[in-house]
Parts: sequence; C-alpha cells; structure tokens
Amino acid sequence: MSLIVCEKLTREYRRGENVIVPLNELDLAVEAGAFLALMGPSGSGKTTLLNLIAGIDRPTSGKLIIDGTNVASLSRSQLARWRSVNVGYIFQLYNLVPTLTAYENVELPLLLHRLSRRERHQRVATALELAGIADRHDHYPRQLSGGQEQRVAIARAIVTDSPIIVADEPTGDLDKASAARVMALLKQLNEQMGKTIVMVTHDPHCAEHARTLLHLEKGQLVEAGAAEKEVAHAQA
Ligand SMILES: Nc1ncnc2c1ncn2[C@@H]1O[C@H](COP(=O)(O)OP(=O)(O)OP(=O)(O)O)[C@@H](O)[C@H]1O
Repeated sequence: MSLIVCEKLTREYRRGENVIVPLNELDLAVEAGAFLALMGPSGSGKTTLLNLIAGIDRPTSGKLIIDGTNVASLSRSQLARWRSVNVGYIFQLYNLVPTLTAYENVELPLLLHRLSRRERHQRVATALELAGIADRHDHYPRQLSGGQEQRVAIARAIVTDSPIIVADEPTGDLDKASAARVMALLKQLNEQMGKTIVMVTHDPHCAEHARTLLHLEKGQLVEAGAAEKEVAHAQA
C-alpha cells in the first residue's frame, strides 16, 4: 500500500460569497521512500497540498490516508500529536525562532516527546551533525547565512526521525552553492535514510534531484513529467 494516498482530496476557502478551490478532487499516491517534486504555476495549490500532507491544514472533502491513518478524521490535538511523530516541515524562509540558538531550535520539536535530557541531546547532536551544521550549534539565526539557517531547519525537520519530510521551496531564498548543498542533503536523507520527501519547487534544477516530478494546475495534477522523469532516472 502507498504511504500517502489522496482520493478526491479537496480544499476550499470561503470568503463571503467567494469560494476558492486550491485543491480540486486531487488523486495521488506516494510510495514510501519516494522523492517527489511538485511544480506548477503560482496559486495552483502546491502549498495547500503540502500543508494537508503535513497535517497543518484539513481537507474540506475527500480522503487523505497516510500510513493507514485517515488524517482528516483526527481531532485537532490528535493531529498535532500525529504531526509531531510523522512529518518534518522545511520552509522557504526557515522559520527558526530568532531568540533560540541553532541547538535550541533543533531541540524544540523534541520537547513534545517524552525523552530524557540525555536522549534529547543525542538526537539534536546527531541531527546537527547530519545537516553539516554542528559547528554552529551555539549560534543564533541572525549569526548564520541563509544556507546555514536552512541546514539548521533541516536538522529540526529530521530530529524526530519522522518518516515524511515536506519542503516548500527549500532553496527559494538561497544562492546557487547553498541551494546545491541543501539539495544534496535532501537527496542523502532520501537515499540513505529512506525518508519520503514531498518538495514544492519553482526551480527546475532543484526538481532534477527528485525521483518523480508532478505538475499541479488549478488544484489538479496534470499528466507529464512523472513518467518521463522515472524513465530518465532508470536509464541514468
Ligand atoms: N488560508 C487561505 N485562505 C484563503 N485562500 C487561501 C488560503 N490559503 C491559500 N489560499 C488560496 O489558495 C490558492 C492556492 O494557494 P497555494 O499557496 O496552495 O498556491 P501555490 O501553488 O503554493 O502558489 P505559490 O507558488 O505562489 O506559492 C491561492 O489562490 C491562495 O490565495
């Protein structure tokens, strides 16, 4: 069975008389271990889909089954708990807490888990090490470059060892070299640690690192990309 299954997944927003439908009866299956890039024009529903998969938002209708759990049926507190175990989120602008050090930012998601201080320390140290940013553990976000901030954010996303990582334009604000480093890191997490990654990107160079490429338009998947991409990888 697929790890993530969307069936007629729909999200509507109502503003007075107006109804916006960023996701419109979307069907999608993502296998465990996939590295999926989502592309599409602005407003096509990419972030909306990511937020639903991450359990930050809830669908208006349709099914969203992740690892056998019908995420839409969970209560708010169950969803928060589910999210803290299952999904790490990487944002375009990092979303680090400015008053906390790199170490403390990475430690934050673990405070929702029952762990001893020692276990927490081990996990934070491992995540910082994996993200290649351990030497900056006591720096505050303002003392870091964008690329370094994003690596701290990646450490925060992996510290709970969740099986799924979602990333919303993770290199959108980075220079070429930092972007390449972040993409190499995501690839490593996918290939060596088996993380399932769903990434939104506008950058074709970024999308090339993924194993499957899907296009969204007006809240629906449009064919093209996926099959070609799979073939290209198979032949590589
Ligand atoms: N909370 C909200 N309330 C009302 N409308 C929303 C909300 N969130 C998103 N939308 C609308 O849904 C549509 C899709 O937004 P979404 O952020 O998913 O697009 P996107 O494909 O990620 O775009 P971009 O590439 O510009 O980030 C947009 O028209 C947006 O204005």
